[in-house]
Amino acid sequence: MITCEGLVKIYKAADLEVFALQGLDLQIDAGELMAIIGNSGSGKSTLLNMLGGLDRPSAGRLEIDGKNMLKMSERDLVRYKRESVGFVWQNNARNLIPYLSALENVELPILLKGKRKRLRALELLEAVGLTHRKNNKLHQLSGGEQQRVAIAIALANHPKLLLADEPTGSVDSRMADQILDLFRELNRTIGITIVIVTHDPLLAKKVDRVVAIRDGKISSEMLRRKSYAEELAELELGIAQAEEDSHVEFAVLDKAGRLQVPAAYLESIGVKDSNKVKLELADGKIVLTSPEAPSSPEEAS
Ligand SMILES: Nc1ncnc2c1ncn2[C@@H]1O[C@H](COP(=O)(O)OP(=O)(O)OP(=O)(O)O)[C@@H](O)[C@H]1O
Repeated sequence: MITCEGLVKIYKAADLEVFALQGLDLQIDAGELMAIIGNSGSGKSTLLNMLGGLDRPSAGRLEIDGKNMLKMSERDLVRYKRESVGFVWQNNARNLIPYLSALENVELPILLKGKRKRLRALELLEAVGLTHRKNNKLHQLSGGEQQRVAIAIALANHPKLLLADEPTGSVDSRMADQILDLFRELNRTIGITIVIVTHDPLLAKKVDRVVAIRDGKISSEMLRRKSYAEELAELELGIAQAEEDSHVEFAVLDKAGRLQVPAAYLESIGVKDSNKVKLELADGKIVLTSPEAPSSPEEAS
């Protein structure tokens, strides 16, 4: 569904150039529900903006649903934003109208007319579990309920891709769980591809794939050992699993064979201020050690 290859985004501010994405490679399959995590300034929002067609990459390859996003005309880009992608932001309530009801807010962006518009809005409110609150004015809804209205709106025009930037950033952890459950439900029932950008490691633990981004590049990837659904089923049966065992972490290897090793791993083998590590093949494994470390057992003795 989405292919990013060597994706670069450079922001030019006055005489300064900021490399927000520095040759990012990422593949997202249709129907995936995945999260992108990373520190502030790592390039998460920049990537989401590229995926949403809100901004264009400076270089590299970005293909979404068979469309080349670098070459797309302005007209096609507008159509893409309107028809193929839905957005959920952290403070969605800002974009909703407080004195309109939940139903009226959802009706606003729907491209249909009359009765069909009303029916579609009711269908969307049902999909996000808000039928019972449809006639409440927006300001009478909780933060989590307002976020559900926003999700309904994001789905209004049947997008294939839903992009969520810190969707649980301003709600408490119980609401955050409910919103994530809703994403999972929508992903399962309508098969929509969902990409969530978050700081929240707990939220990231609840999806099957988490990609970590550092300095505008993918640094590592965590894949769930079992699907979240399988894990929930096991929890219900009382076969609880240790949290830290839920994902396997992979370092990302690029086409040139370059690998980013987490700083904590390097520090643990005594590599801190050096730009070299010793690389050896031993028993079918690639072993990284500090440059000062002895190379082999013989040398060590
Ligand atoms: N419009 C812009 N003009 C100039 N620089 C920008 C612009 N947008 C982002 N940047 C810079 O690009 C880098 C990546 O920013 P980005 O917002 O993508 O990070 P982020 O990971 O989403 O951070 P946060 O979690 O704080 O939102 C940062 O150094 C940021 O200052």
